[in-house]
Amino acid sequence: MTKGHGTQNDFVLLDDRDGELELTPALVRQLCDRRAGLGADGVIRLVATQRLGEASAAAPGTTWFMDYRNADGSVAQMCGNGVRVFARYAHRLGLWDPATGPLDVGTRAGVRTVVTTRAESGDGPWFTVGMGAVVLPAGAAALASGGDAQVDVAGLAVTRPGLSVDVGNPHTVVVLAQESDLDAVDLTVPPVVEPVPVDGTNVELVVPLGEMTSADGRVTGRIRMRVHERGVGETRSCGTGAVAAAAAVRAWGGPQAPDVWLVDVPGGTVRVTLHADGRADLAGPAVLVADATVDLAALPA
Ligand SMILES: N[C@@H](CCC[C@H](N)C(=O)O)C(=O)O
Repeated sequence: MTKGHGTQNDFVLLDDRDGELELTPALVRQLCDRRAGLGADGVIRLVATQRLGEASAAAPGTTWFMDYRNADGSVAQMCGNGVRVFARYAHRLGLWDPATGPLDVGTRAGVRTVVTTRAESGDGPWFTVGMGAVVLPAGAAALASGGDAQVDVAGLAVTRPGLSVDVGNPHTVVVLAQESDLDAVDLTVPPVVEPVPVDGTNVELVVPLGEMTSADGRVTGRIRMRVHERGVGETRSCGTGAVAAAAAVRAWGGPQAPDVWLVDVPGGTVRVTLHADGRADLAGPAVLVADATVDLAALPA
């Protein structure tokens, strides 16, 4: 296995290019166990798309597929930080050369295209992922009232409105007025979302920090975010969550709001670009920190 992370959203990466590994929910939980296993927010299995069964239909034309599992063993459609780390891993394995062009990664949410890009900070090479369509609830009513859901978050005195955002996987974004509110939140307790999303949801808590204008006149927004991930708990970053948060804050901001957003998370900063056609790009670092061999017999029961 290889251990990697994207803004400290960390993963166990497995090279199963021939599709021989039986990655059961129990094995995922054992690998992700931070005390008796390796420790991670999720497992990323690199597998040849043609070796997959029905999942390969979501990723036509791709050679490699990111099979993503949450730490609790559940399957997730997409992981924005994970795709960047997957690309760096594919490079390390000699399966992708960025000099020859983009990498098309198969995921359960469709094809995600990765290129290397300008870094915003000094945390190694950055990658941009084409994240596909970002889907907000139809109609202005949900936006005017702050959202289409109610979210009860431990540490906050009152229930807050939340906005459902689909980035290939489900998110509910809650905006808070002040950073002290964000600091007060207790995400060891899962937020309660009403109506209850049938497939669960990731919950992002965000505070808009303002906008800045660069010398060439480009405006960039900045937000701070904490996240409670479906199937994991609080993590130090979530790429699809950052995209959902930027899309929600821009929708609340109206037509004058910027298209480019820096999203500060506990594990670093990622950059989200929202396009006029409803698609988004996510840029950020991807780091590989260790290669190891796992003694399966020694993993927790
Ligand atoms: N951390 C990931 C998202 C991983 C999946 C998520 N927990 C879900 O169940 O949808 C990201 O960077 O996007």
